[in-house]
Amino acid sequence: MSLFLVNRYLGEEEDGSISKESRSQALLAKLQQKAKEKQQQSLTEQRQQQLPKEPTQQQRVEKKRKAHKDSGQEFLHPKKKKKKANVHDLDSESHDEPVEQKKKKKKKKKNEEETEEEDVNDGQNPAGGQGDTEQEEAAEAENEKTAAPAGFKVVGGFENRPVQKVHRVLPQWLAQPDVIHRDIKNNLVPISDLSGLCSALVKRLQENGIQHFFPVQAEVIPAIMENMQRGLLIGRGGYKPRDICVSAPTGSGKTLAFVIPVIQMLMERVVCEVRALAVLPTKELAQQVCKVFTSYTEGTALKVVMLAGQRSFAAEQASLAEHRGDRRRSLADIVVATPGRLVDHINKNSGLCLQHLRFLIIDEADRMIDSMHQSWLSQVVKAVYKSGSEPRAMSIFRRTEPTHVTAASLSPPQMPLQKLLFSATLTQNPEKLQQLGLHQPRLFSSVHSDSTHKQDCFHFPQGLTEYYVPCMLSKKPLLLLHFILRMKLRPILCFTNSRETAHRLFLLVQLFGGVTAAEFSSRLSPGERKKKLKEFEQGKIQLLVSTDAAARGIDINGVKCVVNYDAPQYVRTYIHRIGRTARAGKAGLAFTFLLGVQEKRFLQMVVEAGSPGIQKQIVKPENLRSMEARFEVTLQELAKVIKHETNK
Ligand SMILES: Nc1ncnc2c1ncn2[C@@H]1O[C@H](COP(=O)(O)OP(=O)(O)OP(=O)(O)O)[C@@H](O)[C@H]1O
Repeated sequence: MSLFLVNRYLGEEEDGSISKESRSQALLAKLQQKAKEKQQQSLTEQRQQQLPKEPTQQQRVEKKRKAHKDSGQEFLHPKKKKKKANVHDLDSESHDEPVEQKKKKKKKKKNEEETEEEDVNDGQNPAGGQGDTEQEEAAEAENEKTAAPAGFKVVGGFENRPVQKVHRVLPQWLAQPDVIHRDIKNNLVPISDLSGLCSALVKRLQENGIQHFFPVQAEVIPAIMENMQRGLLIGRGGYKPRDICVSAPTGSGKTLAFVIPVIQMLMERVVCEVRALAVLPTKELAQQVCKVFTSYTEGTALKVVMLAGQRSFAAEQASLAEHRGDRRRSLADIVVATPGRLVDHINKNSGLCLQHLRFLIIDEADRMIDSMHQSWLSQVVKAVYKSGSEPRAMSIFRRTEPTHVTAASLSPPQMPLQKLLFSATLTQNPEKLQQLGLHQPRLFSSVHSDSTHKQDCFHFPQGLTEYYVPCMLSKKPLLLLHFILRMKLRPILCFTNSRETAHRLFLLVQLFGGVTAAEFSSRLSPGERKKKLKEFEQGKIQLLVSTDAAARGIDINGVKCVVNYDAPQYVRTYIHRIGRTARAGKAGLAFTFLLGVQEKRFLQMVVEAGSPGIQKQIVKPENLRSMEARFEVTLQELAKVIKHETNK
């Protein structure tokens, strides 16, 4: 039983005597009739709108006469109509019968019309009738042109017009960056030219073999240090310092561009507190950056701590702070972390205090933005503005999250938090950058992008030469062997799209013999991966088959050649992979194996990304022939090894 009675509309002539079924049928018929009437009405209205102003009677007669006189016109017109009818036949098959009838009627009417016209000549025909027929015809013709499939009514009458492409308009700071020279070799700046660096740091640079700064360093180091004249608390002119974004090619020296100024600015600190935090996407990268920080803080009071899960949580916790009674003492000035481990330490109150944080460095920033769903940044910001245990009035360095600017809010000295972003493929998507909550950002970029510049256009290292090698899937391993054994291109860093492919390829090359190979992927423990990278750098390994685990940021000295065994799917992956060679202004080669179906899309992607030119490298089948017999045997051996591994 229903709770509410819902009254339905059953038509005006509701009659209790009629059965429910027949009533609904009658109602349906009525509605259909109404719909038909409405359709006809709107059709007539549409025709009237489409027709030009009704000509006068005299004009109509004149027009007809002209048509008669015009030789051939009389014969052409029906033909044209017939042609039209033929074309339309396809559609009209689905039209209802009335259409055909209508046409016949029309023809008849036309004949009548022609005879009538003779009469009209006398000027005795009243306005209306025949003019309407003409109008109808014109409307019909027009309708035929834009006819929709049978049974559908064209609404709106829109025409197909080419739509103008909407150009992106970037905010000023993205559209007009401070430009960094891409050519490293010709734009070196002697380290003595940069004022503000203490002698200890200069000495350290020299000891590490650095006599000149690379262009990115020469631009970015002074920009970060320009806030140091008045200490850590206030920036230029007494304002909060601007956040800095750097987009420069792979291997252009971005790491030192933040390591040097941060160390220089913290050098004079009195109390040890965490004042710089560098966040990197992987353990390997965190380790690499930590190593650079440690190297340049040697001989100073500054302490660097890494939170990347290389050590146990307790060990990391112990390295952050020590407690004497109820007093806590920080043991870290600079923390280098991966986002996951960092959030762990914040949430578990492990002793990581970020209330004095002055620099937040986000390396591989575009990748870090993509991992923002982990909300690591909001957790860091929350930890930075967390009020301490000291009573508010006691602490002059208390921090509150910036809100409206009032006299009261400006009075206490606040430690500003400055964000420093670095990437070779920094996104220009303002929506993505928005997530970082940047304060009056300043961009340093090697790509000058005017406001209408294409998205995802990057600069490639200058010493890099790119090739693509058209090949068949079954010949890829042979090609790689040809590169190492015949062309003597080694050491090679070879990328695959999955760890399974990396593993099989490594096994295959090892079974084939003649080359020392290793794999690098998540199949290996962090310790093993570290060892492999070291051996590769030392030249003990000639071929390192890797997944994208080694694609970003990893700085391996002396990689002559990168091979994309599997073509990368995204342009950013391509840029980072090939950027493992041609670093620090050196030369390097990058080869990408392409199957026929991949060629077009890949080449288009690379050109759109701003590649200076990728060349075709053909390896003739006869060059591989001598290795084929051995290769077949190796494949059989590989099958056995893999079967054995699977069974294990
Ligand atoms: N001024 C310099 N003089 C000589 N070598 C330098 C200088 N600056 C950096 N390098 C060297 O250049 C190499 C690349 O530097 P770095 O790793 O900082 O590049 P990057 O721009 O961060 O690259 P990626 O985008 O791939 O991470 C390193 O081996 C580094 O030691």
